Amino acid sequence: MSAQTTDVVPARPILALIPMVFGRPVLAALTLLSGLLSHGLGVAAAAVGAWMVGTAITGSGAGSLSTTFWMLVVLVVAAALARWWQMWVAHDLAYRLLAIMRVRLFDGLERRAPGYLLGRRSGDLAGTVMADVETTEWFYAHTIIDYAVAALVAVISTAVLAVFHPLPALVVAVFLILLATVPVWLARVADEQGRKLREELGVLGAEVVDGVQGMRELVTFGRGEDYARRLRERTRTLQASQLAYGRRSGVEQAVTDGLVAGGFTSVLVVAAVLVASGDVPLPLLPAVVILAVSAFGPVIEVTGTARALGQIRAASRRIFAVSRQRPIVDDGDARAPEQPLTAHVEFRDVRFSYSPDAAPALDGARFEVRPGETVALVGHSGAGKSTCAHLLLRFWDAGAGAVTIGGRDLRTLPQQYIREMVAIVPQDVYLFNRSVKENIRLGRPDATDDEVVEAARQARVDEFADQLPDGYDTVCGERGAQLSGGQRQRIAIARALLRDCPILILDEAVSNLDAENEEALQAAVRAVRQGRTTLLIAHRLSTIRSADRIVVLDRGRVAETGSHDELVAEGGAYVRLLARQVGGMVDGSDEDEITGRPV
Ligand SMILES: Nc1ncnc2c1ncn2[C@@H]1O[C@H](COP(=O)(O)OP(=O)(O)OP(=O)(O)O)[C@@H](O)[C@H]1O
Repeated sequence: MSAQTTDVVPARPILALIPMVFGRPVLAALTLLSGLLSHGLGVAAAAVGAWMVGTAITGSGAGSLSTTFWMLVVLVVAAALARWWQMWVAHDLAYRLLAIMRVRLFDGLERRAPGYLLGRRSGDLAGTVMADVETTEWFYAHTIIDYAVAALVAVISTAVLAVFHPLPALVVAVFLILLATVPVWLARVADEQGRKLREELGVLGAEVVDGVQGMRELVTFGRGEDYARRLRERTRTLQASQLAYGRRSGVEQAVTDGLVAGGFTSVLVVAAVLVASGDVPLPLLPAVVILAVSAFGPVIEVTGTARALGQIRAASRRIFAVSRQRPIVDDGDARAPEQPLTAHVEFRDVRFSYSPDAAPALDGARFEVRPGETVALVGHSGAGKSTCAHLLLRFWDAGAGAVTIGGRDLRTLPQQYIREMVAIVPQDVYLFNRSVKENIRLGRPDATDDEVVEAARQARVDEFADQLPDGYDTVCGERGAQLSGGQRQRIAIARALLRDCPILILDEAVSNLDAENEEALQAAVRAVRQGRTTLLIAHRLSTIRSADRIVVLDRGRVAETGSHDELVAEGGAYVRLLARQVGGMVDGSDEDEITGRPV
């Protein structure tokens, strides 16, 4: 099986956003109620105002004007309060849904990592989790329920208008329908522009993150100006997309304004003609006008947010492209074993490629690591060593053959179970911008301080932690920037010690360390290997020689297996590898030890 994945974006991504609202039924109902109240009270206030004007025109009922005035005051205040309440609950609903969406997205990313993440840019993904999700706030706070309110208020106002006379009601209905269709006319263009705009934003975000992370390299090689030029170009492209979006949005606004003005004028003309012909009594004219305004009001409001639909659609498409991505590895009906498995690892004729059109990274690899044994995996760059580690962690599944632990095919074991069996000390250790102690505790969050300190002592972290400004509470800096490579690896070893898994993958750092760091790291490695089945991706001769057995990988296959002395005696792939690759990493004294001849 390859690592290819498929995007599963719904055909109508905006509609797919709706079900989340049903997860908060009370808040959704309150938003709807507050919207109806706010618009209803507004219409009532306007109707009472219209009645007052009508009464003033005819001069009838002057005695009741003061009561009506106070009624109007109460209605206006109540409408304002209802509006405030509507904004509150609508945003409460929206921000709760946004928070849920972000957590789900992050959970999804975690389940799909690292296979899925390798193919995506972190800045772009961060853009989806933050900015794209934020864009849906328009939808949840200002669109979905507002649409329902606008439709209800428009229908009710038009129906009441029809009671006075059907003609103005018909005019209002025609213009309302035309108004509601404006976003539809330009939907395709809006969609395409929205997609481009969100993508450009994602790319720019990714470029910025890339540049910030690689700032040291940019400065070292004097490429800062190149990077700035690249950003300027990207910004210009984004600006062009924003302008195009703004222009189309402006056209929508102009058409909407035109239709609203046309609608009002037409209603006024029709009402005036009806009053002149005596079909509608003069005192009812203000009420007719007010009802027409009431029907248009909420619709005008939603056409404002409808102009953002292009971006909302594009943002939701990007969100679903992440959240509905099928996991590269699926637990399916995998079950944890009833009895603990022995820590015996086997690669049984494993074939694997990262994508269907890529050459196999493993091409029938066959070897084992017996319980408690340390096997060093060596080979040229690209031979498939890290791929073995990825498959043993079940980041990907073998295409053919099988990787087994205690005789069980990993595909039949839940990923969570495998994570409890296998720990890794990677070459490029990632440290979070938290304290040394917290970074070690990542291995087992419920570990006590004493356990953390004991793991740190065994991994020789104490030797440098004591000299840090705040000891174990010193913050490591982003990616552990304030520590050396060897120190970071020792923290990773402490994590693994704390995790206490029976199987360990140790990916040795390639970089050279000073003698003191090297000695401390080797001591930490010895501590963590103790009693564990260890697969050692080794680069240093001293480490390779410390293994019980050595497996030489060559283009995804096992070329040789044996102890250092056996393989040296054979004089095959291992010796050639040492001569060409490892020899460069060991000091002169080691070179002679290998074969007794110069390498
Ligand atoms: N995520 C990936 N996507 C696609 N191809 C990959 C990926 N990771 C590795 N490969 C390819 O798979 C092959 C084996 O790579 P792998 O990283 O396992 O080699 P390696 O022996 O660990 O090399 P090195 O010592 O340089 O780390 C290489 O051809 C590599 O280009």
